[in-house]
Amino acid sequence: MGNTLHSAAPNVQLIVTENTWLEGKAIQQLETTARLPEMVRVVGLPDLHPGRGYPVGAAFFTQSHFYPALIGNDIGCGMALWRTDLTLNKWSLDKLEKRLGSIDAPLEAEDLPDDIPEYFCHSPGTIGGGNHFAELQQLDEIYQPELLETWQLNKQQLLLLVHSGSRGMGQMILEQHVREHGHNGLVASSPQAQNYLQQHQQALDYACFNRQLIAGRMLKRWRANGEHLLDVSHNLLTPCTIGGVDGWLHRKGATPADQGPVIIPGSRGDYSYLVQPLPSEQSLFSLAHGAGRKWMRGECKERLSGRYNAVQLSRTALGSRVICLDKQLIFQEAPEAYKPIDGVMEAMLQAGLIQLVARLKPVLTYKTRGGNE
Ligand SMILES: Nc1nc2c(ncn2[C@@H]2O[C@H](COP(=O)(O)O)[C@@H](O)[C@H]2O)c(=O)[nH]1
Ligand SMILES: [Mn+2]
Repeated sequence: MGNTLHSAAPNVQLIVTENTWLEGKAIQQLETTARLPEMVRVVGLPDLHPGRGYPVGAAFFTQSHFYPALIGNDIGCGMALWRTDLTLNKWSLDKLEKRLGSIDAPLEAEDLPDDIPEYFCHSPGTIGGGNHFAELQQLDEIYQPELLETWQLNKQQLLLLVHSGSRGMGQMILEQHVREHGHNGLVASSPQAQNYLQQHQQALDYACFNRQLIAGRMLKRWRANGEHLLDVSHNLLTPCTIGGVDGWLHRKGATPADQGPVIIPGSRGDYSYLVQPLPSEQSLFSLAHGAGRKWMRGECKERLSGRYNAVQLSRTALGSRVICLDKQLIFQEAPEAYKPIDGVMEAMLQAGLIQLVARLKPVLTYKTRGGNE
């Protein structure tokens, strides 16, 4: 692994190249977090960026204690991918957009299976705000055909990528934890820790189920079929052994490298990559979960409004289309607000953490039909 850097703190490593865009604030947050009691090792991935108190794009390994506040409020947020039988030969972007309509309103009880747990009830079938999205994508470059043959993928068929989390459920769990314990960690063997782990598992299950609801309702609108290919969460806590030590692996915007193929998205105007992880203890069995933000939400409109209006932002340089009637959000989520994905991939390739399988390009990105000045 030729490409990791130790930061000023001995237990902090960064997976970067000399070209990786890293904000000082993110490194500061990483080093502060590395000083928490019982923290053994911390890894900053190439999509590292500042978060609310703790950085995003990082993995943290602790012994005997764990920190729910580090996982944050969107427990179980992740990426799920479907092969569809939609093709651009038969479907124009206009038709795809029109048939989809709005999927902003939660599904009604009669649209949900009867036998689901009662906690599967937080705005079911909705994506949520911020950088959550659902996107049709198309295979653009193939590097390793074997996996694509197994999945029966070809360049004609569109893929559906859904990025969403546990909606209000994760927020509720985090708020309860902070009310009772502040940002302190929990002793892993304590009843309080067991209670958190149970709630955390419910949130992981709900987030995964909700991604299926989202894909299901979209495919239904297009009268299309979908084959589920993968579902990988990037905000989660797992028991893990690192260097012979049993402990707890916190992933905050970090994609597991030990669960098979994963997708690493760029932005609505950049490529996404399907990759085969090469699991490595050195990276705490984790990969970047995206490109990572470059600009703060609050600065995007000011930086971009002289160059583009909201209508122009609904088309991208890759020829794709964006459904986002929220005029603040469409600026906040502009491709320019994110790091270029190729630099992120390069850092992981140089570190020997991934093999590229395919490059995908966006076709139609759904954010919201809700208007907001
Ligand atoms: N293909 C797309 N990728 C996107 C879009 N919006 C954001 N992103 C990428 O996803 C990650 C998710 O970050 P998270 O911290 O919210 O989990 C982000 O870093 C971007 O790289 C999009 O519309 N399409
Ligand atoms: Mn996420």
